[in-house]
Amino acid sequence: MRRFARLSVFSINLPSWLPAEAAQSRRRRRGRNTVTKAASQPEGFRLLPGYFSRPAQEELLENLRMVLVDAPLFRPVMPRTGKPFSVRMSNCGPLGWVSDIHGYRYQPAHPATGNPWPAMPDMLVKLWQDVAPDAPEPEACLINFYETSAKMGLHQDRDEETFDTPVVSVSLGDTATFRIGGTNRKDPTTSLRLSSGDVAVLGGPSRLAFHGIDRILPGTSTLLKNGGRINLTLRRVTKA
Ligand SMILES: O=C(O)CCC(=O)C(=O)O
Ligand SMILES: [Fe+2]
Repeated sequence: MRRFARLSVFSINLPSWLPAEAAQSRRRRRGRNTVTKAASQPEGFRLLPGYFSRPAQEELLENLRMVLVDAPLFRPVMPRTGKPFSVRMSNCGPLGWVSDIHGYRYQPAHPATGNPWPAMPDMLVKLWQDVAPDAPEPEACLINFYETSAKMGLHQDRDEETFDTPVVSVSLGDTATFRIGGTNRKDPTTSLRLSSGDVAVLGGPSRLAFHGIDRILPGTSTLLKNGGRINLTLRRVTKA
């Protein structure tokens, strides 16, 4: 009995004697994702856990508060249907991503105020230079704010003119369950957690991988006073 109990604990790590297919159907029956990260993350995807220390996260947040004074969060709507997003957004840098009834696009001004987007904080430019040293400078930083009920459906980032440079993503606040698959919507996906201070890089083949946010885990960070999550995505938009 004791032996059996032990075995069932270790079996989560897919024992080598279990054929791969049997292991997969066990995983399905268990209803949880026990695929190891290394085995199933797409090529070119990098997770840098805890890239920003807590003091650095606080400094970045302070920078973002100033950005949001000039460029307040707005709630975009889906093209055609006009259905509101569950996240609110803003941008900094020369270009900002927007979505409205006419479509998705990058533009140099805030859709409500008409003002140019505020400059990208130096900390973000430095991050880009650190993780994408060969890339031309970033042009857009999309700021997504997730209340705890917000999510983001599976999508590709493909509104840019170039996919040669990575998308660099920063998570702040509550942990999120991030799903990432391949370049076809139907490719298998894997799920991982993005915590406050983590940086994820979608480069190489993973630049066009489908990805999304399934869920925010409330109460997992004390960074944002009222909870929720901020995600920043830095991108090159035009060809250098
Ligand atoms: O919130 C995230 O981690 C992902 C955001 C995202 O995929 C996007 O803004 O395109
Ligand atoms: Fe995305």
